[in-house]
Amino acid sequence: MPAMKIGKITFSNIMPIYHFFRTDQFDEHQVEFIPQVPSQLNQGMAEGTIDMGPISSFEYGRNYNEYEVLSDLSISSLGKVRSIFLFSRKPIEELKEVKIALTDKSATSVNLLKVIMEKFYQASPFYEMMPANLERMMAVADAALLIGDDALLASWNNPGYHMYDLGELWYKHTGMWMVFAVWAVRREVSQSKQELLRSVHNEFLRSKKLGFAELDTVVAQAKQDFGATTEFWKTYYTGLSYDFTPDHKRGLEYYYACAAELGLLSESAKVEVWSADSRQSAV
Ligand SMILES: C=C(O[C@@H]1C=C(C(=O)O)C=C[C@H]1O)C(=O)O
Repeated sequence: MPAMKIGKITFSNIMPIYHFFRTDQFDEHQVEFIPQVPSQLNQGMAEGTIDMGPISSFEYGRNYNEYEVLSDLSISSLGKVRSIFLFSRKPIEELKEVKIALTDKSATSVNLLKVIMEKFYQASPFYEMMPANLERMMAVADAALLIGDDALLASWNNPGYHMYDLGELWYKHTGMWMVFAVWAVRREVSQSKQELLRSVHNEFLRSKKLGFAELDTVVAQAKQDFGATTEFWKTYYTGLSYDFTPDHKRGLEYYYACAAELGLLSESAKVEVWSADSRQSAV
């Protein structure tokens, strides 16, 4: 049987979930990680070159008939996310008929920014998707959106732009969770490789539990790979949520409703959760 191809986000945000994942628990060639940025993972899932793993929650919403969500996994925040920032020359209230450069690595955050600008600031800026490079983006736009490690690095070296955390803005205006990524599986895979999927899902949950029980190990690794302080990584990882509770689902479905209202999604998406115990269960 060909390996289950599992996506892996190439940002430090997923380290607590992957650090203790034991690929050697599986028979040879049963599982394979595909490390890519979110927009490429989204594309791989849609094309069938990736079977399961984290994708942008927006992409799940766009294609929810094809996918199920794995229980108890996400990348979310209730308030500050600390790695998704709009950098701007002007205060956000003054960003009306301006151009905003968007990272080409995201799907959730670029659409979240559109929701925030339209619904909360009554603004309709022009958007241009570009490679994630703050200097080049700001050379052609008044504001720029970055996610993941690009946003972390730019926030540490910010040359003086206003910085807006999109998780914080969403929370300020809705009081809800923002779910940026979900672990999705293509339906044909959840049907044809049920047992393997159950084992992979359980391994993710075990790895997540250990990732937080032994957060110091994960933090030391992040510090070694990316720099910054122990304190920063602790705050970052404990400020993110990797769970998927009914409250997360409510926030996500409200985000889908907003996206549909603005025509960013053709319809508001329903979230169907696959779980190892009960196949499909309500959260
Ligand atoms: C917290 C983050 O969440 C993410 C944001 C995503 C998006 O905008 O599409 C997708 C996956 C996650 O990496 C981040 O990238 O910083």
